[in-house]
Amino acid sequence: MIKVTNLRFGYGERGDIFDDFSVSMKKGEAWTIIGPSGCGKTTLLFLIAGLNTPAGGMISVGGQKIHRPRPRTGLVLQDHGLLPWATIFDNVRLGLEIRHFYGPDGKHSPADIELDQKRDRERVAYWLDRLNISNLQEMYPAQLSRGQRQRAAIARTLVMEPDMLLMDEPFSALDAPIREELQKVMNGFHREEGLTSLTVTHDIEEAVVLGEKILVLQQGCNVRPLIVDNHLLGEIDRKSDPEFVNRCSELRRLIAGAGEREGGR
Ligand SMILES: Nc1ncnc2c1ncn2[C@@H]1O[C@H](COP(=O)(O)OP(=O)(O)OP(=O)(O)O)[C@@H](O)[C@H]1O
Repeated sequence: MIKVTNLRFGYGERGDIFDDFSVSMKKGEAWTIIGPSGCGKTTLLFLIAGLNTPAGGMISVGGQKIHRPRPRTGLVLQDHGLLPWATIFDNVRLGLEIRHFYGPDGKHSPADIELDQKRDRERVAYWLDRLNISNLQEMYPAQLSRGQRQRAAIARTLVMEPDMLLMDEPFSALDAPIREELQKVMNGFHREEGLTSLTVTHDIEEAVVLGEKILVLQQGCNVRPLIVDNHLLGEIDRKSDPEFVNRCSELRRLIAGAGEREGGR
């Protein structure tokens, strides 16, 4: 589904963050990315989203080379990005409205979608219900808690029926119980919808709960990907089991090691 091949990327004179870096993610897999601050997690996510352009190598999604954002990629960021003057219902419907504006041009919207206002309203209602915020649909973002706003942001992305979901620190601003609840919601979507997902997180436990594959990036220049296979995906209620605790310790060691290797290769 996602193929990063011999990627090279850096910001100006600060040196490359990725060089000859390759990684493949299969359709339906849930991945998380962790690593020391500034190692390039968001940069990689934005490259896959088509918001950054590789200096070398190639990124493809579903067999198509990425050189701009693709309409079937869903992106959830930390700061919600809701329109303050629009109700939650209208915020969640926003992307569908934009699709109506452009039509199925294959650029802003998938070329094969059918535009149907009635169906759109049903889909908005469906996702508001799935995220448990139907009762808030006539309210404005400022009237909601952070967790509720983040649910609205997730609903707004899922209503577009993405085939791939990219999330950058989606729950980091939330209190632990709400974060865990939303992690469960995301595990449910992964199980039921077979959604391919890639989540950047600082939170080691979250990386274990949301990723069946965990990509550990390093400070300096990333050349070879360090990937941890993780069968504890979704095991949010086993956080105190020795196996879960050991997996977190292993990841902490890898991140510390990754930090020490500053300078790359
Ligand atoms: N637009 C930009 N222009 C110049 N440098 C940038 C830009 N965006 C990021 N960087 C630099 O690139 C490096 C990687 O940044 P990135 O945001 O990808 O790291 P990160 O691993 O997501 O960090 P954090 O965990 O702190 O969010 C950092 O050194 C950062 O300062």
